[in-house]
Amino acid sequence: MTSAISGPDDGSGAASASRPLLVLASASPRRLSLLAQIGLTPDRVDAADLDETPAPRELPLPYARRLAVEKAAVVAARTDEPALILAADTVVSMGRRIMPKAEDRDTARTCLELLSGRRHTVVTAVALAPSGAWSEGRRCVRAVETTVTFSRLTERQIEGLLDLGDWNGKAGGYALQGHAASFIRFVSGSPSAVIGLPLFETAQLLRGQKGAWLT
Ligand SMILES: Cc1cn([C@H]2C[C@H](O)[C@@H](COP(=O)(O)OP(=O)(O)OP(=O)(O)O)O2)c(=O)[nH]c1=O
Repeated sequence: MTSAISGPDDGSGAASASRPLLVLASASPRRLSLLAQIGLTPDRVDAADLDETPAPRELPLPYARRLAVEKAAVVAARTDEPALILAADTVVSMGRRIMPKAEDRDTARTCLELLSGRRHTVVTAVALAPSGAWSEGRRCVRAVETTVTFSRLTERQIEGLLDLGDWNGKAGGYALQGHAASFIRFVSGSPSAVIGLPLFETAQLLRGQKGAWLT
């Protein structure tokens, strides 16, 4: 794959002197399509697959930052070519309480019951890390906080959302880009960050790199 805006010069997928590879360290199809929205297709996708257990008493924002930085670092360490690694992490929280990523229906139900009729916070951190072979790249990270308010959900509405299934693999057990949108009264911050990647901040970080992926 090559970048839709400006990929490696010879079209072979190999890094050129002026354009290191852009590697997305994520298994999330949302992150891939969010990058496509701003005209970027990574040269490679290489998911980091870390243990994402929060440390004891870890707060949502530092937790998201730590995971994004670790995901980028793990993939940077195993990339031999000149490359810039992009990773992100999305955390849904209420106060200090970090909500799980819903991998089963019961977890998603517990999340939706908690979120019903309340305001919560979504933090997404995005991190960039150069591979060892690209000395001009710079490590950086940004965390973006967004407030989301759900209307009050009846038991029937919660079961209806659960039947639709798009909570699977989502932090907090819902997808703003999916069926839950009909119950979301208010979003203050970055909608793209809620879905997995804050596009404005990601673009700013990429523009700050020597690779010139974005103008
Ligand atoms: C709140 C919310 C989360 N999500 C998704 C974004 C992330 O993919 C996921 C949070 O889990 P993450 O651990 O951030 O990401 P991931 O496990 O999907 O992928 P990887 O770690 O390989 O990068 O929840 C939505 O798609 N919509 C939403 O409204």
